[in-house]
Amino acid sequence: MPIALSEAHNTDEVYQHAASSLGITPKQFAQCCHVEGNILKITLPFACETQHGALVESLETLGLDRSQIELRVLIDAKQTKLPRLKRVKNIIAVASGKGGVGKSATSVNLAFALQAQGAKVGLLDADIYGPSVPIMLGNPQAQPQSEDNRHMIPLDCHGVVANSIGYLVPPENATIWRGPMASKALQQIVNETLWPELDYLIIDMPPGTGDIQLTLAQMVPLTAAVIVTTPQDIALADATKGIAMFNKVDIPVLGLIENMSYYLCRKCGHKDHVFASGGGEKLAQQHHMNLLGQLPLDIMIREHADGGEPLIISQPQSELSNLYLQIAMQVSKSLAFSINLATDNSIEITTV
Ligand SMILES: Nc1ncnc2c1ncn2[C@@H]1O[C@H](COP(=O)(O)OP(=O)(O)OP(=O)(O)O)[C@@H](O)[C@H]1O
Repeated sequence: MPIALSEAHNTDEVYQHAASSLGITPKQFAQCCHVEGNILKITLPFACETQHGALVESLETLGLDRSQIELRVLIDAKQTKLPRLKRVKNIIAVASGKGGVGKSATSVNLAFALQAQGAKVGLLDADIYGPSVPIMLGNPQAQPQSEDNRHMIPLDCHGVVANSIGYLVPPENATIWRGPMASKALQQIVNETLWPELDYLIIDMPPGTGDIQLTLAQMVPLTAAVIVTTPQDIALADATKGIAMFNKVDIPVLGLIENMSYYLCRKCGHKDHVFASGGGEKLAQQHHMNLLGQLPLDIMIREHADGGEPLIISQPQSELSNLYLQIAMQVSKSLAFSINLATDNSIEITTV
């Protein structure tokens, strides 16, 4: 027999207990709740399916019955400087100042991890001179179809929809494009893809902080950016340039993901900081932003990425997948709580 919500506990205690299971403040949790009769209705604004069980359990330990808890997730569209893309609530750019730090592998795994956390996700490979998303998704020969010869239907890969310049032109063609031509191609691919309803569109940005990256940041309605870096000084210096670039165009940076943070020997368990240690944390502190997560240098990440078998799909229970799931939740959470709602939250914008 369910107990009365009001009698059993004061709501402060409920909020405090539940908030800690989600890693948010009681005040943030309180904003997600309202009590209707004897039911606690919770609407979470971020993707965290892996935590739903813990949340319900934490409420049950306080004496609430499962039938008294109504839980749903509703990811809002957040404000952008440019009009939003039709059907796409939020666009998150994954960028790195330096090449080769694992930006594409992180983008792909982040996309699948957000999906596993319950979000609808798309992936756009904007790395025009070195598109690696088709390989990492395991469909390099695929081509987006078109029903009207103008718009492209993105490719579906285990539920994540994707488009890339790599599906459209042979790699040797794109490498000789000059800046304006590359920017135009990117603009086309962003605007002429028929994205379905998405909570997040992840953009794998080209490496660096030159003209093409700046143009992209100015012409695509980005909601926020995430910076991928490795911990050594030379990468951090470039990551700083990346942060500065987004600051310049007023795009909020949600935080840093430190990739290749350490190497853990599978045989003896010894941890080696191949590319130095503590760099990501220091940079995050300097810029007052979150360190969203740290990923090891691990052969499984490379094998799954380069072999076109997304880690979270083929090894969902692995420790590495769990790291990506935690990072995805951090990204989704920090977007939910740090950026204002779009004024047109419920309306769809630019026509395609
Ligand atoms: N944490 C990791 N552990 C092991 N290998 C990794 C890790 N992250 C990425 N890699 C591998 O390192 C290589 C470079 O990664 P990736 O292509 O993602 O880098 P990038 O920053 O996008 O590069 P580019 O500058 O060319 O766009 C790939 O072979 C990838 O599978």
